[in-house]
Amino acid sequence: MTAPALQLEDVTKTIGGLTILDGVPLTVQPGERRAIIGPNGAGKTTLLNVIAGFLPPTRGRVLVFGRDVTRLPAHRRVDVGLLKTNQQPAVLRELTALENVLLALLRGRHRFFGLAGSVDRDREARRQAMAVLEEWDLLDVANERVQHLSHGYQRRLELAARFAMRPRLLLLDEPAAGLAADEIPAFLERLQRLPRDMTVVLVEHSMRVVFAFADRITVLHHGAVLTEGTPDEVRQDRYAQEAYLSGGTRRNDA
Ligand SMILES: Nc1ncnc2c1ncn2[C@@H]1O[C@H](COP(=O)(O)OP(=O)(O)OP(=O)(O)O)[C@@H](O)[C@H]1O
Repeated sequence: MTAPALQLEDVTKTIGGLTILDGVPLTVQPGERRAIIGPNGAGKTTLLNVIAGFLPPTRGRVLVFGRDVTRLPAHRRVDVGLLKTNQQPAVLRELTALENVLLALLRGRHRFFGLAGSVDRDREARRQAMAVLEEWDLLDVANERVQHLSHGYQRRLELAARFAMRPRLLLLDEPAAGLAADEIPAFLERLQRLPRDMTVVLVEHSMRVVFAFADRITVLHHGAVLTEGTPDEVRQDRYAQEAYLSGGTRRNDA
């Protein structure tokens, strides 16, 4: 049997006596698109940071493709194919869009190293970087410095660069935050085009993105799993409705 892409067992995080995550279980199958939703302060970002290795859990285990990574630091989790995007796009602002993607390619699981000469290697890296930029509709800004790009472009470039690293498990922390309403459909369409051999875990307040993108949804409330199911099941779940979907908490349905 294939191991789940991500498995959390009893993940608990306390900070200064406060329980922020309270025994969270989670199983995400390979290729699945899973959304994690919940009110402000539910613990979603903390959970992603524990999965990515930026925060150690107080208790519990994190397994990625069957491997226990609980004690691995974030940079070592990249080696098992795990990558996370940030709420603020993590791009190098002084570099161009092309240079950002080139760097990502060189850090990712690519095969330039077998190529004979460095000229061939550089040419191949550049060819692949341009292909990634084209795929993400970024060719027109390939040689622009990132600091001159709009937030929407920076967001797309961050995803393109992460994509170029060919993660097997991609964690997206509020990718639609800061996008204008008219940018969301194209952005959603790009997310939907991510290859199915890439498992995606998404934290997002835009219910439009969540319900269109996710195969399954986990609702987090006060650091614990309130409910989990398909988009239809969660939409009809009374507890999810009360805690989040029709409550007075912040949502972004743009
Ligand atoms: N380092 C910390 N020290 C103390 N409390 C923290 C720390 N980090 C997070 N918290 C608290 O833990 C709770 C969960 O925070 P978290 O950012 O994970 O929630 P969230 O669900 O991502 O919220 P949002 O939707 O607003 O981003 C909040 O009450 C927050 O104030």
